[in-house]
Amino acid sequence: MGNAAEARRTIGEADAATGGARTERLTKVYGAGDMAVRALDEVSVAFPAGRFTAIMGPSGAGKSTLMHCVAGLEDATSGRVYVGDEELGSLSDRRLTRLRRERIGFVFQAFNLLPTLTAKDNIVLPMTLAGTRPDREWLDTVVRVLRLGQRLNHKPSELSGGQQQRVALARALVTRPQIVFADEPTGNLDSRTGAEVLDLLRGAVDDLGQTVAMVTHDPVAAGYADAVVFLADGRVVDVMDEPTADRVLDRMRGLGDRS
Ligand SMILES: Nc1ncnc2c1ncn2[C@@H]1O[C@H](COP(=O)(O)OP(=O)(O)OP(=O)(O)O)[C@@H](O)[C@H]1O
Repeated sequence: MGNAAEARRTIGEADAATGGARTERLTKVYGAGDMAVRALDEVSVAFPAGRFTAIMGPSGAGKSTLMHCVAGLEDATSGRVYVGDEELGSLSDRRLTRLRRERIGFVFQAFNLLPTLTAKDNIVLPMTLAGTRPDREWLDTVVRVLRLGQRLNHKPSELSGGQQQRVALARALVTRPQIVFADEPTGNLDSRTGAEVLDLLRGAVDDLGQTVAMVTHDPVAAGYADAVVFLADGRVVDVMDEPTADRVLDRMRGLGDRS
C-alpha cells in the first residue's frame, strides 16, 4: 500500500463520523415460487471506513439491489447488513428511517434537487426535514471543497449539470454520513464533468475522510476507487484492490459484460 493509501486509511479509521458498512451472507429474493428471482445470494462484502469502493458487474448482477439493501431502502430476505455497528434488521422502522436520514448519503444519477429551492437550501434540506441545524464549520468546508461558494443562491435551473451534481454531493455529505452511496453518478454527464464528479468523490474520501460506495458500469470511473467489488448473478466473484481502468475492463470482459 502506498503512502497516500495509508494516509487515507488512517484518516478513515481515525474519523468516528465514518464507520463504513458491511454485509454478512446477504440474500435478497424478489417474488416467490416459479417467479422467484435471487438478486443477491449470500453476499458478504465490506465498504471499509474512509475508502472508496466501486461495485461493478453485468446488467442484472444485483448491484442496485446490494446498494438498496445496505442503504436500508430494501429489507434483506436473509443475512445481515451493518452500517457502522448498527445491524439494520434489528432496527424499528422509526430508527431505520432516522439512520437513513442521518447516517447515509445518496447521490443518484438524476440529481433529485428541488427546483424551487436555492443550492444552499437544497444542500441543507436533509437537516431542515430533520429539524436540525447544519454544523456551520462543516457546511463551509463542504461548500469550499466542492467550490460552490459563488453558487449558493442559485436555483438548480441556473446551474450547469456538473454544478447540480456538486450540489447533490454536498447535500449527501453535509450530514457527515457514515457512508455515501452513489448510483452511476456520472451516467448523465459529459466526460469532462464526469471526471470532475469522480475527482470530487475521490476528494471527499481523501480530504474529508468520507466512506463512498459507487455503482458504475464505467471502468474509468471504477479506476478512481480504492477497490472494486465484482458481482455476477447475485454473488461476489472478485474484489480488486487499487484498480486501473484497463484491469477493470479485462475483468469485466471475463464476466461476459458487453456494456
Ligand atoms: N423489484 C423487483 N422485483 C423483481 N425483480 C427484481 C426487482 N428489482 C430487481 N429485480 C431483479 O433482480 C436482479 C438484480 O437486479 P439489479 O437491479 O440489482 O441489477 P443491477 O446489477 O443493478 O443491473 P443494471 O446494471 O441493469 O442496473 C435482476 O434479475 C432484476 O430483474
